[in-house]
Amino acid sequence: MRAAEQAAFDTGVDDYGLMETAGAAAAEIIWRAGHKRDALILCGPGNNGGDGFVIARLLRDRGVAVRIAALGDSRTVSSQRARSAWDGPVEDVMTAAPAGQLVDALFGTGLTRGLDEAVAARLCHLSEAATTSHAIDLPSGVDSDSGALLSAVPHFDVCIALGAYKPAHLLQPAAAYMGRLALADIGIAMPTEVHHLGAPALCAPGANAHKYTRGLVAVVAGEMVGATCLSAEAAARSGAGYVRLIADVAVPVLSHAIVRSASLDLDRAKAVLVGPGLGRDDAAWDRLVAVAKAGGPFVADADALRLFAEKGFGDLTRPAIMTPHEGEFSRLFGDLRGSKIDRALAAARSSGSVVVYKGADSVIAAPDGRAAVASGASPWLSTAGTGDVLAGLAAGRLAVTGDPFRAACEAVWLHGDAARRAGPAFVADDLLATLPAAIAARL
Ligand SMILES: NC(=O)C1=CN([C@@H]2O[C@H](COP(=O)(O)OP(=O)(O)OC[C@H]3O[C@@H](n4cnc5c(N)ncnc54)[C@H](OP(=O)(O)O)[C@@H]3O)[C@@H](O)[C@H]2O)[C@@H](O)CC1
Ligand SMILES: [K+]
Repeated sequence: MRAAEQAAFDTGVDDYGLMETAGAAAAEIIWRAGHKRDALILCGPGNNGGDGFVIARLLRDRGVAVRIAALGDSRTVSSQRARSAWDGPVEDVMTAAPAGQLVDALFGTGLTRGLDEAVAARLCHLSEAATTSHAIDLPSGVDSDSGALLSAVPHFDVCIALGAYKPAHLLQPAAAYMGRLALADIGIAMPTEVHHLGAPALCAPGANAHKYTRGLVAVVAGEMVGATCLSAEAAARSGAGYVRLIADVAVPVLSHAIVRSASLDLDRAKAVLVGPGLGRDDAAWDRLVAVAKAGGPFVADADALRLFAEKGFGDLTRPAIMTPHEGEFSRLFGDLRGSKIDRALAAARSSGSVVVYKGADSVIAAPDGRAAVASGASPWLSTAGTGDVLAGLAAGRLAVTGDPFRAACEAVWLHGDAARRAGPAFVADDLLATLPAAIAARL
């Protein structure tokens, strides 16, 4: 964001002009949500506070009863200019009475440490006392680059991101404190390869499609056939044309359309899934090595990740996609530095695989530096078996598209949408029933 801002200044945009643009965009969003409901705007010492003064002036011009409470003096040239354009009274944050709308313009991207305890408590009190609360750019107290909370932060109804989403808008724990995100366009182009995961555009099979052109997925079973079944069933509902289950024992409860093979038959497979239910003994490692040595694109999840963490990748073909949760990620890649986005990108670069770093904020990272962040996943996904469904979907979409990053993004989106459709308290098996509707919605 700082680089983009500088690029705009280099083309002649002036600091204060940008603040007026940002303030106007934010005021418009607040106006649409609250109309003439009275507002208290909290203004900090930097440019975030300057935005607050602009917002206050513009809302007052529209007839809103606006009060401003500041935290000390304005310290930047632009914020001083915005403050001098406000001819109303300025109250003290610590003593100002609440209003129907609370607008937090205390700190944005310039926050360097947590708020003083008394100021944070005051912010929480004023926010709770308001009917609606808006954070300008970021809730004051969250670290923009990592999403960490540096001091107590209230829950905001809306966070108005200026110009672009920052990591904190999408990463936990900060993202949980923003009920809704609104992106205010301030005319700055963001040169970034990191995006908020958007809904994919999927294609229906062509008129001449057959099961092999639509993609054959081989799913390798192991000790715990239940997990493998969930993956295979998800792959069968992912849009792929054919699912072959590699299992040397009879497997119960399975769609008749899924064909079982007792040997490791990867013939015509466009993607292989290995890991869910694989086991961790020598036989499991042998199966994993055989898949990697076959050289085709494969998705590694669960036990396959555990085995790779224990034994290393050696000179084996790396998975096209890996889907670790937090524990699996740190076992595989150790303690990496930076935000979850930074860590996922470092892992993708070092492994040469697309990494789906799962969680309430899943990050999908490619070795070439692209990344997508999926936030707002259903908290009901935190139940056994949902990872197996995701892995099956990832393998299925890999067989359909042949593109690991695209496949991983599509899989995470469809998984999240299937969960939304399943509602609360579902079991992983229920996602299988909602997947076709999730796919239909993206055709
Ligand atoms: N980028 C863009 O394109 C645009 C950006 N715009 C806006 O600018 C915002 C960034 O502005 P900014 O850089 O002035 O930082 P900001 O968050 O206001 O605070 C910095 C001040 O706070 C202080 N301080 C820090 N932590 C503190 C603490 N815990 N407790 C107490 N004090 C603390 C720190 O001083 P320090 O004490 O650290 O020396 C400094 O004085 C951005 O979020 C957006 O709203 C728009 O106007 C236009 C387009
Ligand atoms: K703020």
